[in-house]
Formats: sequence, C-alpha cells, structure tokens
Amino acid sequence: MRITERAIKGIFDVELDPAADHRGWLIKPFDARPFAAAGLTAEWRQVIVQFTEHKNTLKGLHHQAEPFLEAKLIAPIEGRCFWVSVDLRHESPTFGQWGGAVLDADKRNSLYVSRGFAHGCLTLSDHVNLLICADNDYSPDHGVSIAWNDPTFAIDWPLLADTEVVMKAEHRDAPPFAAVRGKLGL
Ligand SMILES: Cc1cn([C@H]2C[C@H](O)[C@@H](COP(=O)(O)OP(=O)(O)O[C@H]3O[C@H](C)C(=O)[C@H](O)[C@H]3O)O2)c(=O)[nH]c1=O
Repeated sequence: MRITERAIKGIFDVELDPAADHRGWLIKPFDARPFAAAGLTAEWRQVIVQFTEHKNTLKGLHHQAEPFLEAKLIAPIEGRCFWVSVDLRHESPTFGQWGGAVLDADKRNSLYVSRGFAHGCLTLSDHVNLLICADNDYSPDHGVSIAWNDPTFAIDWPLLADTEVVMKAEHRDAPPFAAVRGKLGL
C-alpha cells in the first residue's frame, strides 16, 4: 500500500496491492497500521456502499458543517468515477481549490480526504460501486449542497458529451457557494 499526500494537503492517493492466487484476490481499502504510519488515524463511524446505475451521474457537491465535518475514504469496488474534493478549510492556504481523482476498480486506487472538504462524484461508467467510510455521523441538519458548477471552484468535470447528465433535483438546483458560506461559517 502506498499513501501519497497531494499539494493540496489533506488529500491522499492510496494505491493498493492485491494479494492474488489461483482462487482470486484480496485487497484492503483500509488497514489501520499503514494509514497510521501516514498520519491518518480516522476512526470510521459510517461504512457506506454506494451504487450508481448509469454513467454521467453527478452527485454533490455535498458538505457537512461543524461539528459534523467528515474525513472520508473512497474506494472503488466496481466501475470508474471522477471524485472531486474541494478544500473548505477556512485557514487553509489552498482554500477553494479542488482535487480530482479517477477512481477505477480495475486499478484499485482510492482516495483519503481529511475533514473540511466538500465532495462530488461523476460516474464514468455504468454500475459504479464505491465503498465510502466517514469518520463522523450523518446529520441532515448539517448537510449542505453547493452548486457543482460554481465558478468560484471552476471544477473541470469530465462530463460525457454523448450522454444525458443524471442528477437529483437537490444537487441540480443547489445554491452557489456565496449563498451558503455564511451557514458554513466560512
Ligand atoms: C451522504 C450520506 C447520506 N446518508 C443517507 C441519507 C439518505 O437517506 C441517503 C442518500 O443520501 P444522498 O442522496 O444525500 O447521498 P448522495 O447524494 O448519493 O451522496 C454521495 O455523494 C456525495 C458526493 C458524497 O459526498 C456522499 O458522501 C455520498 O454518499 O443516505 C447517510 O446516511 N450518510 C451519508 O454520509
């Protein structure tokens, strides 16, 4: 397992080495010791399996405000997606910057993101299964949707040109960052 922090501190690429034999293979999306060696000591409160049926489905941006900030581990189990994390840590030198990763079940690469980021996801294939761990409880009262195409962030989504974008209304009609940053204390 190799864990590499990006220039945006708090975003870590995680590469996994499968243990394979004639029966199949085994991977460990989370392993406490190598994560702790990289300084990552989150204790998971939620383990989520998220299935998305169609490619070009866009979810987010989603953020939970204090005191329900979440660190997240996102591991692809099936299919491919583009995962985006936006730095909303007030004191961060990279505040407002985003990091994206193509998470590919065939490559078994995953992402660990510290507390204080908003998240979004665009599926690049049909049948995308993600394992998502979060180190805090879900709190609908603290959940905030932010426009996926907010010009403040200018996320370069790799939307598929030949396919309709699937979104739920809450995300499609989400307010701009400027309208919610007060609620987030930013
Ligand atoms: C996000 C979340 C949701 N839920 C419950 C609430 C609803 O009953 C149900 C579906 O929630 P929602 O439609 O808000 O979830 P998504 O829009 O698919 O959010 C997903 O995509 C975006 C990009 C993410 O950052 C989330 O972590 C990820 O799960 O799961 C929970 O119990 N825990 C959670 O952490």
